[in-house]
Amino acid sequence: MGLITNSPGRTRVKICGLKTPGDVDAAIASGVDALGFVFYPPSPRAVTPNIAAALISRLPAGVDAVGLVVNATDAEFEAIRAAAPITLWQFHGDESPEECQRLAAGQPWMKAARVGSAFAFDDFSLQYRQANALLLDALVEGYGGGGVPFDWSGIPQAWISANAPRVVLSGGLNVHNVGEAIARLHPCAVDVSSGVEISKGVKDHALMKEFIEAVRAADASTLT
Ligand SMILES: O=C(O)c1ccccc1NCC(=O)[C@H](O)[C@H](O)COP(=O)(O)O
Repeated sequence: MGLITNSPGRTRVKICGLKTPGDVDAAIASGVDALGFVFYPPSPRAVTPNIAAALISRLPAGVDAVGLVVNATDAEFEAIRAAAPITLWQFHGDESPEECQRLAAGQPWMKAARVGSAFAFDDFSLQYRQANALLLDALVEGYGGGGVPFDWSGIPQAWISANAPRVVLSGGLNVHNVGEAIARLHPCAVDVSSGVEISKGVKDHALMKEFIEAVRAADASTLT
């Protein structure tokens, strides 16, 4: 189905930071819509382009391979693109709209917002209006993957009533809070890393399954 397909009533799920074939296979078996591969070397979840290519070869059609970069150079970005069949780019650093558009070169892309207090949501949306989606994440050290939520109450009501077709909610989600997030915010997709892990980069297969079950349960209760 892919991550950005807007289909009201079915919240898409991205699981990020996978490093092993076993974790990839378990996520696919749980019904994930997208898998994120971190190309940011300081992260304990980082993979090389060649490792990512091998992992992506296990994905069935319809599951997005999300390439996550943080202020990558042109050479770094092109090395990823040459090796790994990424279907959706996630710019998680300080990239300008122009840089994102140029690097994506016609492929779909998301811009991550690192939401601190008084974040200017509408300014961000206008600035990155060419993005296929806006991934709302918490403001944490190390750019992302922090395992902590941001204050959802700052998200403009207009984003929510429009069923937020471009909003991917991220940051500290887990089996205990994702249902509330969907009921309150109706994002087109949710994104999780820490909340389904044993340790950074090591996924808990049962937690991945439970997380997706919690999303499906939330979708079912919002339809009734
Ligand atoms: O996951 C990382 O290690 C990471 C490092 C640097 C930039 C971004 C990173 N992850 C981005 C993601 O899309 C995560 O899924 C997102 O930040 C949510 O993470 P978590 O709060 O752990 O669920």
